[in-house]
Amino acid sequence: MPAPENRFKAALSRGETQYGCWAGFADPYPTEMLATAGFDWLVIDGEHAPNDLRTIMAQLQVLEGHHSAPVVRLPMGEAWMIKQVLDIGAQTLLIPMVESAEQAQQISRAMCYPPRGIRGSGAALARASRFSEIPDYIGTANDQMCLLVQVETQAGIDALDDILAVEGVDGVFIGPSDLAADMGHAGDSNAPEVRRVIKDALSRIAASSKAAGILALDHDTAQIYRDWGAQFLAVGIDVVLLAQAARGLMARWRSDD
Ligand SMILES: O=C(O)C(=O)C[C@H](O)[C@@H](O)CO
Repeated sequence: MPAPENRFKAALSRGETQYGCWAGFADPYPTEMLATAGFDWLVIDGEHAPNDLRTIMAQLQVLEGHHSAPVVRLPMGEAWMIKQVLDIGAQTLLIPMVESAEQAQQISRAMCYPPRGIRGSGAALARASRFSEIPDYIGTANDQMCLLVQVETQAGIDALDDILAVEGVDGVFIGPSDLAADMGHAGDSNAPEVRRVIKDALSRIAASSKAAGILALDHDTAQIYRDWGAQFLAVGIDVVLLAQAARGLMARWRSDD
């Protein structure tokens, strides 16, 4: 028996648009609820949400059997962090702040067993191999790994063509907030200069053999990003959805007082 098929990676390679949502509560209960909405992918965010290895694992567990594919975002692309989340069963990783082809290569190598990479061979006791129930796990896991790198600084944009040439990179996600901040427009990813860079980056990625990704919290911007080439498109953040709905509800009742 081989490693489980990574359906998200397969959908990207078929060119299918994948709609996603951020799961930022760092808890399996709301993440399981989000999956019932039918999103194609959900980001289990270890960069800006208070997740640890066990909360990430619990969310991977509740997503099993759902259509929504888990995408685990790590705080950074360190080999030891990558090894740990792959061993608990993550297959798709989103890695922030990638600024060079060398960095992308190192991350890709950390996700693969030798000779392709440097991933440590401890799967016998790991959830990823279903605790050794998958005898061919080590021989087949590399092909199911999906690496999405985040390009979100001017340095990353400058290195984009080199990053796109790296084998093992499946997709490049443009981080609009960080990119805007790095370009001197903190908090304003709609600044014309930032939009120009995002448009150019998304179309260059879409024209390559890799998938282009991005996040937009309003419908119009998400549609524009999709027109510019975004294939894996995050269209919401669960924490923001709840906060907006709760505040709107209360404001409505206050205004009726
Ligand atoms: O720069 C960005 O935009 C991102 O990387 C996505 C954010 O981190 C996301 O958490 C929402 O702010």
